[in-house]
Amino acid sequence: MQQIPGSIQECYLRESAADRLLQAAENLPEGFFFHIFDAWRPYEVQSALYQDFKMKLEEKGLSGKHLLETLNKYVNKPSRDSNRPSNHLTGGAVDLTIATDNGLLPMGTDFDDFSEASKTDTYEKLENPTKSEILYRNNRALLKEIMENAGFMNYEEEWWHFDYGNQNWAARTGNIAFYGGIHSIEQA
Ligand SMILES: C[C@@H](N)C(=O)N[C@H](C)C(=O)O
Ligand SMILES: [Zn+2]
Repeated sequence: MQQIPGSIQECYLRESAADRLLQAAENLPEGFFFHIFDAWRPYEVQSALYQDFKMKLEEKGLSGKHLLETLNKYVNKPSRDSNRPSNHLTGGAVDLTIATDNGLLPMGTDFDDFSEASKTDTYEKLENPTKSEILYRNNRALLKEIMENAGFMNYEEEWWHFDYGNQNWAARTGNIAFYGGIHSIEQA
């Protein structure tokens, strides 16, 4: 993320989301820990990610409705609107995986692989999964279970993305969102 203008090296979350993440980490099996890819994002970074993916889709020949659907599925539209701030602008979204001393657990795709294979339940639906596919399925299920038990909700299109307290979380849990957008760390 360092090459993106406005990006920061530290990962920030709202205090109550961070507390829940700590609780989730404590429930990981012995020898497992979280590897965090991304958490709070400034608007400029969300915009840069959005524009970058849009360009990649255009290069692939996508346009119109199909382009917009694909774009908005994998990168939330940059928004400072207090009624609908982008997920990561709220400090209530985190992108993460599980690791051991040997590295990241295999999940079947890389982080930010914007394809169908990143759908969390991809490996649940296979009739005759291979050994590797069973491993991916179990690793994704472990991440989802640990995070959801701590109060987060997974975004079904991305096995690595979890929300708490924001609009995405509210839409999936039937609760009311209580985190708005944070525009700068100084403001938080
Ligand atoms: C860009 C990707 N890591 C991500 O976080 N996607 C979701 C949908 C988002 O931008 O909120
Ligand atoms: Zn995310």
